[in-house]
Amino acid sequence: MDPTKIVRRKSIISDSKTSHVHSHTIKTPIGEQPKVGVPKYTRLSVDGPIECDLHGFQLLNSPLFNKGSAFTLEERDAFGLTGLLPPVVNTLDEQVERAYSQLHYLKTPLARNDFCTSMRLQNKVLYYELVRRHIRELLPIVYTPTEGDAIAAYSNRFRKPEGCFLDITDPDSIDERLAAFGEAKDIDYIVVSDGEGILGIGDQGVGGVRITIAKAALMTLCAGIHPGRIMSVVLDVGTNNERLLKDELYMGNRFKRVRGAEYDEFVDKFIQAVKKRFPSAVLHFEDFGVTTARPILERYRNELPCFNDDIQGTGAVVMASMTAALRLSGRELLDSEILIYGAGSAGLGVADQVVSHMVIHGSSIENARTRIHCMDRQGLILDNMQDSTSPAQLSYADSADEWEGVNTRSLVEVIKKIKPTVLVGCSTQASAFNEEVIKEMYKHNAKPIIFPLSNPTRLHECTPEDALKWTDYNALIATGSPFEPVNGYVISENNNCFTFPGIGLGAVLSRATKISRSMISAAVDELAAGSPAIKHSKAGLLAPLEVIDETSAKVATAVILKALDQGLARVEDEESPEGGKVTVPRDFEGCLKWVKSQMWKPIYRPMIKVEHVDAIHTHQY
Ligand SMILES: NC(=O)c1ccc[n+]([C@@H]2O[C@H](COP(=O)([O-])OP(=O)(O)OC[C@H]3O[C@@H](n4cnc5c(N)ncnc54)[C@H](O)[C@@H]3O)[C@@H](O)[C@H]2O)c1
Ligand SMILES: O=C(O)C[C@H](O)C(=O)O
Ligand SMILES: [Mn+2]
Repeated sequence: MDPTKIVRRKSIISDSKTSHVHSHTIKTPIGEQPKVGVPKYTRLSVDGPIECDLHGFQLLNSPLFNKGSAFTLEERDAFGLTGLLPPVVNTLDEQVERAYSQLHYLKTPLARNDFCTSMRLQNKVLYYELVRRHIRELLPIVYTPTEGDAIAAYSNRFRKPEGCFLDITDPDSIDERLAAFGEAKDIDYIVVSDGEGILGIGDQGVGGVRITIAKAALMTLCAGIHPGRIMSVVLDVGTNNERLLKDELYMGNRFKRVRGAEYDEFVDKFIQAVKKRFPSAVLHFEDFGVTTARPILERYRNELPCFNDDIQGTGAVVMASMTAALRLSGRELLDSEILIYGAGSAGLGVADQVVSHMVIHGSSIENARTRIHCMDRQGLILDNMQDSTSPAQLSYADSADEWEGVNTRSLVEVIKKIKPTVLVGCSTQASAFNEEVIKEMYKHNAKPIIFPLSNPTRLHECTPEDALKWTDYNALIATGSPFEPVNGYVISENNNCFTFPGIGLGAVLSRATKISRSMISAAVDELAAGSPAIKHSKAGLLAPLEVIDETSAKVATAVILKALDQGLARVEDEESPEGGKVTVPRDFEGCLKWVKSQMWKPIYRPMIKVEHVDAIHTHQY
């Protein structure tokens, strides 16, 4: 960059004594702020230079702005960094290479996870570029499955806080705690958990904050949500995890989970505070417990743009893989029988999504429901189990009369009678799909569709290798965690990371008033349409991780077009950052191009020193 430019701009700003003067045009994407009035994050524009009033150590310690050894000589001069850095100026490529080789000195996945966490807290651009370039290798480090171990060890490995901590003993402070992250137009996306149902490892108390951080990081990595406009929140309502309650280092509230009215009021206060403080933010619920996830979603789904990732994100990715697998096996969705093993948040989310999809494709709700069969701890869910099952489970109950004399606790016996086309595992029961089970599926299907989804890896109901071996390599498999290919068959990860980023981005960019079932179905169809297995049977049911940003952009486009179609989008009521109203192209390709132009990318942008930017300096800086 031409150093004189910096000086000139600097003098313009300091002469005017205001932060609102721009001597250049910064193109701000929709996720960021208009120039005047709410200047907050304008300096983080995607295309233009960043205005920054930080200096010296303050700047080096601000992960959103820090470039480390990549600060140019002119920037070092302007920002008081010259004596704080060795003389060589590195490129981002060189930094990524160095970081990647440092990572490889570390031998365990958890040590690598720690390294990546530090990197995220030091330099966001470098972190996201490092993970993006090595996504297949590093996603399992920063996300499922390693993140599960990091969560379980949260209080022991803790170094630096990330996220927002809301405490049930102090409900009146919710707004004050959220305020540290900004005001109305500062936040696009919030991930929240109460830590009760983390992956398949259950109650992790305050450590659940890390799943919200991991999911938020994926929103940036896979969907280009600006890393400074996203928030991770944990609701600390206690924990029932005895190990944590006894652990001297445990950092959360050391009492049993608060339940009932007090819990509901706390959640409600949080929701109302979000609606007031961040009215355009999309809220993502993650890893709530099996008894709270669904009621919370039902209570708020029409009140603000929100979705539950375990229910809807999982339902959507499974439905998309199922669509692709059915096509490969020559079966029709409406003629299929689906057996869901483990009818908790994820299992019932899958069931709901299948019903919703069947209805969209011409079935009645009643007929669709009879095609779905659920098993849980008590065996097959039957209509005489009112006392032991939830209303949501009961809506998929089979008739007890028809099952008289059959051992409905035995998965094999249930498969014998139903002859399901698809078997989905969300039970957290490792090895539940044993050889007998898989072979029984194979008896009834030339290409059985088998999705063991329980995370982390060790809890999968079967391994892809076994399922393929036991079916002479005919099973169509997708898993919950990453697996290596088996005999040339790519194993798709049926993880909700293929859906929540695109659904979330679509809801953010359309400024959706709510996230409707049709918006989620549009995401499913788009994801299924991109299945590589349709062209090559060994290629995997979902598009590969390497193109996940492209996949998310397409999913977001489908979601936006549906939101506009249903009158649920507010984006065209808004002022565009360049002035005038925003107009979203209605054709898919045009809209996709617009979506991509809004996505944040991990590149270094030139930085301009200004005296003062009227923006809050949250921890995120
Ligand atoms: N791949 C993905 O994207 C994805 C998404 C969400 C959840 N998951 C995984 O799915 C699993 C379940 O998650 P969840 O959020 O639904 O949890 P959950 O606790 O809501 O559901 C688990 C269900 O399994 C049932 N179960 C327990 N033991 C059983 C048994 N022996 N037989 C049958 N059912 C049994 C439980 O009663 C419960 O209803 C976890 O391992 C989670 O990591 C994967
Ligand atoms: O976090 C994941 O990897 C997927 C899912 O949300 C889960 O809870 O297992
Ligand atoms: Mn989850």
